[in-house]
Amino acid sequence: AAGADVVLYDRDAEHVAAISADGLLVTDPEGEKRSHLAATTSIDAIGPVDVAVVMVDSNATRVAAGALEAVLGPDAFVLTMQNGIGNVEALAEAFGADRVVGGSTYNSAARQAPGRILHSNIGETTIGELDGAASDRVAAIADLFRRAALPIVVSDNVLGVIWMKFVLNAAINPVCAVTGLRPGEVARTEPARHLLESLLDEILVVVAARGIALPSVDPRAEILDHAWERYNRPSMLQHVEAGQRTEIDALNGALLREADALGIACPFNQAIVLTIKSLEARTLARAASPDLDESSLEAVARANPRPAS
Ligand SMILES: NC(=O)C1=CN([C@@H]2O[C@H](COP(=O)(O)OP(=O)(O)OC[C@H]3O[C@@H](n4cnc5c(N)ncnc54)[C@H](OP(=O)(O)O)[C@@H]3O)[C@@H](O)[C@H]2O)C=CC1
Ligand SMILES: CC(C)(CO)C(=O)C(=O)O
Repeated sequence: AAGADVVLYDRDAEHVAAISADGLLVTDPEGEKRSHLAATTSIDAIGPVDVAVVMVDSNATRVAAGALEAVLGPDAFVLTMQNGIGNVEALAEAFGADRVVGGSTYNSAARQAPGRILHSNIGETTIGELDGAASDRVAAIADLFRRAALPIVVSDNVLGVIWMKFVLNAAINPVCAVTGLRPGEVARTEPARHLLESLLDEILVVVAARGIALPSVDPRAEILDHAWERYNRPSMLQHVEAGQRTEIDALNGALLREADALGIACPFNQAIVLTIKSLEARTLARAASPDLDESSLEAVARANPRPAS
């Protein structure tokens, strides 16, 4: 609808086959829309492109950057609207900072079936040059979004916008993931709210020490208001419930790396990272031995004494 040539790349062959056969069916609060777009599992079949929008899981950003190298045209750039910290940095390392445009989005979407996407919340998207300058290429992408009826803002502080969403995701998502509570329930459940506020306060100390200008006069209140008002299933809760790897390394894991460099202790964030990583390990352990045989495992354990720690 926006008049651009778009090619979708996904490594899921079933999803790509469904899109190629019947188009991509997107259901949003306004209804259903089927778009007939080119889709492929073979990145070599694409390109050269003017813009590559990177929206893989943040654990895969470096791998995706490696694959994209051959696809970018001479003046091409990459746009990321992924959650977390480290995606812009990984892409800038791969392509040079001048070939990266940053962004963040409050749209929510999930794949329902091959070729079918539920766009559950139409939220605002923000993009901008990393150095805050105005540019024709960012204006052109913003124009494309608007022509496709997606709300978008161009910011001169896109890194602050990315960090603001990072703070929100790092404070709320892991609490929902470990408790199974929705954000609004966390906000109204004293121990869970205490955990959320403790994570948030540590995060805000690191953000301030890092000198990040968050685009909010009161980020603490804004994030607590967000939790109070929302009953969605944050992505980390969805990932834990589906037995998938989470984005903890780009959220509270990234926070710990920043805190470490600044010499700031973040015990609540450290504990939540260990907890989420333990839940991820549980998924792998249960996949390896779905029928856990307690007595034979204990016999093997007794026969192999615990290594000295
Ligand atoms: N969904 C949402 O509502 C929102 C998501 N975001 C952010 O956008 C990003 C994507 O989110 P979402 O789509 O929900 O995440 P999903 O986990 O649903 O999808 C991630 C995609 O990345 C693919 N992928 C993973 N590893 C690789 C790889 N090595 N090479 C190629 N593709 C790979 C996955 O493929 P496979 O399935 O085969 O593993 C999958 O198609 C994340 O950073 C997320 O935080 C931001 C705002 C909202
Ligand atoms: C939907 C939203 C904004 C917050 O819950 C999100 O980014 C996520 O779930 O990771």
